[in-house]
Amino acid sequence: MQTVEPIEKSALIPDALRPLMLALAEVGAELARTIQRGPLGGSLGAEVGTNMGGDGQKALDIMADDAFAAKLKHTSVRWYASEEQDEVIELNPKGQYALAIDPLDGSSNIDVNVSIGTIFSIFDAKDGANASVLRPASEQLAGGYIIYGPQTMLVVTFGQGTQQYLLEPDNRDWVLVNSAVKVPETSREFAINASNYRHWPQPVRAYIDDCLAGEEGPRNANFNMRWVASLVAETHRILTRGGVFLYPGDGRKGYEMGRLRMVYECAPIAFLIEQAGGGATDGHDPIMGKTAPELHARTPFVFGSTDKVSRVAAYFDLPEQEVSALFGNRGLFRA
Ligand SMILES: O=P(O)(O)OC[C@H]1O[C@](O)(COP(=O)(O)O)[C@@H](O)[C@@H]1O
Ligand SMILES: [Mg+2]
Ligand SMILES: [Mg+2]
Repeated sequence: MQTVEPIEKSALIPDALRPLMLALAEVGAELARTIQRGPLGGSLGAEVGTNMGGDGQKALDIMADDAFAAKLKHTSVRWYASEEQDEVIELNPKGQYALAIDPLDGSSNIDVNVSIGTIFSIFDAKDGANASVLRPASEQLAGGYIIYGPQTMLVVTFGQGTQQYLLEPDNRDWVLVNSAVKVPETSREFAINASNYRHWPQPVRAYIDDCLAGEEGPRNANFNMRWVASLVAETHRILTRGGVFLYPGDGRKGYEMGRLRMVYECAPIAFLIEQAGGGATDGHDPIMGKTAPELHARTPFVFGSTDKVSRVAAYFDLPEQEVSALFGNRGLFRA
């Protein structure tokens, strides 16, 4: 559905959250301009340190974190839980919301001019910093992302469907362009970092093997593969043309629970994907029913068209020896 309405007037944003959403959108628009100016491989993409999650930090990771924290201090955000901060910090002691954020997602793509983004999640604030964000993903008030790509877009849910706003390049206004995004069911595309094949658990290998076998395999169909290495870009593609994304736990040290973080990556993406009619699990259980044990905790993540996400879960539900047997006889999945 194509409508054009300025974000300030959008009836789809709850009034109580509007100032906070406008603040996020304003910082997003400023960041989009900073990114467009570059230099991407120079001062923006330079390595500057390591965060709590053990990831290298680029200059733009820190700039984005500083920009969001500085702006949100003047809003109703009490607790600010960022990928780039060791702990949840208090911004406005009188604020009634908690905001979890991945200020810059897809850092490895900064220098190569590939889409990157910001992911955010909003809860109502509790008295405790951690208690405000370490809670079931289903308690989120909002989940969304801003993508800095050929177009800058804001995609968000408040629990009543998923909406898309475009940053108009001429007048720099955010306008509503899709009030009810729906994940298409028909795509034959999967996204996974295939360089980790040898480390994957057997159900993931079996699932991908069956996709790769194409028309000659148990799926009787050819599949295409994409891996951008920016979660926001993979999400945007899946919202646009369907498919499935997998970042499973694997055998590498530190990757037992995959790579993606529950609080500020998986929970908000799961929320907006479900609100767009898709599915999101940790392989078997819905992400929306899960609670992170600590701020930077990781979780395996599978999301996309519901039939594909359910199919992955079916591979995980089989006893290990039966998944292994499938390598010899895939008849079970011919249906
Ligand atoms: O390099 P890998 O292992 O394929 O991981 C790619 C994933 O890592 C991420 O870049 C992690 O996010 P950050 O850039 O915010 O750390 C995701 O956007 C992406 O899906
Ligand atoms: Mg990220
Ligand atoms: Mg990040």
